[in-house]
Amino acid sequence: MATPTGPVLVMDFGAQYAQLIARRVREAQVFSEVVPSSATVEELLAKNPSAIILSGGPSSVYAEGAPAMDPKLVEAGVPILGICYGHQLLARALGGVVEPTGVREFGRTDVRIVGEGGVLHTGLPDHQTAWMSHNDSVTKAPEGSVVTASSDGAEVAGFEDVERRFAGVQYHPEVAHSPHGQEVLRRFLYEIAGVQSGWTTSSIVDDQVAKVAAQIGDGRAICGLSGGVDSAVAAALVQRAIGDRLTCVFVDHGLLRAGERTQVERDFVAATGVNLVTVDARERFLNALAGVTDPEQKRKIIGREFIRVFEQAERDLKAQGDYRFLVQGTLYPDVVESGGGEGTANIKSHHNVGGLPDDLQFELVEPLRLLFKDEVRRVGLELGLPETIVQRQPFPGPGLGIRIIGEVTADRLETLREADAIAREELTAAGLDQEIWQCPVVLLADVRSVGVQGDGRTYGHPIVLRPVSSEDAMTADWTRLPYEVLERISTRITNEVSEVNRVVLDVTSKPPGTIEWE
Ligand SMILES: Nc1ncnc2c1ncn2[C@@H]1O[C@H](COP(=O)(O)OP(=O)(O)OP(=O)(O)O)[C@@H](O)[C@H]1O
Ligand SMILES: O=c1[nH]c(=O)c2[nH+]cn([C@@H]3O[C@H](COP(=O)(O)O)[C@@H](O)[C@H]3O)c2[nH]1
Ligand SMILES: NC(=O)CC[C@H](N)C(=O)O
Ligand SMILES: [Mg+2]
Repeated sequence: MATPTGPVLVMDFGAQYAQLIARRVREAQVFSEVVPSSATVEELLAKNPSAIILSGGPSSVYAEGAPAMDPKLVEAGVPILGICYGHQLLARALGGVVEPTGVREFGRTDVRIVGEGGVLHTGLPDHQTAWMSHNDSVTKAPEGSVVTASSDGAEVAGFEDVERRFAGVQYHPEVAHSPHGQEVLRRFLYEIAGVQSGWTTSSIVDDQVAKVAAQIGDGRAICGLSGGVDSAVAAALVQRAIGDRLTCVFVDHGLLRAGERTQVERDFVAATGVNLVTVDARERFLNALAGVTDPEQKRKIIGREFIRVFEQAERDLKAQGDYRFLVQGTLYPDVVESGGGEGTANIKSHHNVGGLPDDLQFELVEPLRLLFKDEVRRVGLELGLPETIVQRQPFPGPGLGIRIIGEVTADRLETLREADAIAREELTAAGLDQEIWQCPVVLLADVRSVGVQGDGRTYGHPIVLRPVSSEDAMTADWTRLPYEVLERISTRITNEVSEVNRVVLDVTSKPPGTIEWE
């Protein structure tokens, strides 16, 4: 089944969380994609959007060189919702006024309903908490519109022109700190824009299976399979589209955790029945990483070596046919963090996106590229994958290679693998697996500290525990683990892992820290 309506396009004016808006729209069962603010009106209309949402952004709409909106957009007959910067931009395009009022609002803010509150706010509490982050304000609403909400710093915190299907809000309805935000978004989508719902997990599956079948035709594909959630779901989708013309390739790069290879070769194959080839590439990766300490360099090397291994697998499979396509379980956050959105910063080059070599010969098949993890998990369940696979905690493709701070060597990998196995065993025994999104265990190989063990002096390395809670890995908080569990992990690691004499806990949220240390 095709997507029931054109997408809701989120125009990104440099917002921190444009993708969060798209995700909330999808939660309202409408397909949504982020597009750069530089997209022309023609490019936008070519996607046949059922509505456009203008995101927030760091600039001031009246500043020279600030990202602008083509005035033709408001003549195109497409419903528009402006948020924050987008609200200011839309108000201005329709003849309103935006100024710095000197009253700035950051964080939780009291928003008051004005009059009946219009379509977006009718029936909501007279005073509601909403999350604001602005210096500028709309001081005069556009002609023909009604003001629906107001705050101390934003006289026009909401306006609507229902006839022309335009609305704006100064606050951020997409963040969890705006308790009525999702309701306001739904009302814009259904009551002002009149979009049709129907973007559900089963429609994603049907849609993607059809797309993959069309892309691959009667060709063959290799799928990089790690035993993780994303590649499992990608493989299941592609298998549904092309059957046994799919061969999965699991790369043992020596940067895996204890037990991982058996888990993939035995449990995964038993659960899914995929064709699986394992490649032992431990030496190849270790050699390529020798002497390298820079995280970005490590990521690029690992990304390149993965592809070289897939190329070798393709040559080995030649007898069966031509494997021109490479399936990867790439998700939206991998793309965004690799700097894949226009104007978005490169935070780290995920091996499967920013780490790909320039001479890549395969045509990529990435059916999950626009989805977040929780959406992927729902797709996996819809495809009939077992909970044990779908609910697994994420583990990055570069594996322990980006959890050794310093050069990656065989000995250091062994040390980290032992410490990691202990931490995982204790967290599982304490029943904490579902509560934790993932818990990187990091070896500070370039740091030493003095210890005293068995009445003797030691000069060993610290291990960092980084348990985090998250919804989609875009933001995260450190998990408050019980002290008894931390104590058990610390005691066991320092007793059982010879190079380690100290265990420390990372209590940083994301932002400012990322989940992994490199
Ligand atoms: N050891 C591996 N062998 C083959 N392919 C891999 C391996 N590790 C990662 N990949 C490929 O890189 C992609 C991205 O890795 P990533 O870790 O983000 O996803 P995943 O392992 O499938 O899921 P999860 O995020 O749950 O760990 C995978 O979907 C897979 O295609
Ligand atoms: O397959 C991957 N290849 C990579 O290069 C990579 N880098 C980070 N991660 C995982 O992505 C999520 C976000 O991680 P960060 O907060 O460290 O950016 C977390 O789940 C990380 O484990 C990766 N996964
Ligand atoms: N978060 C935003 O979109 C801010 C918009 C604009 N830069 C302001 O300060 O008002
Ligand atoms: Mg993984």
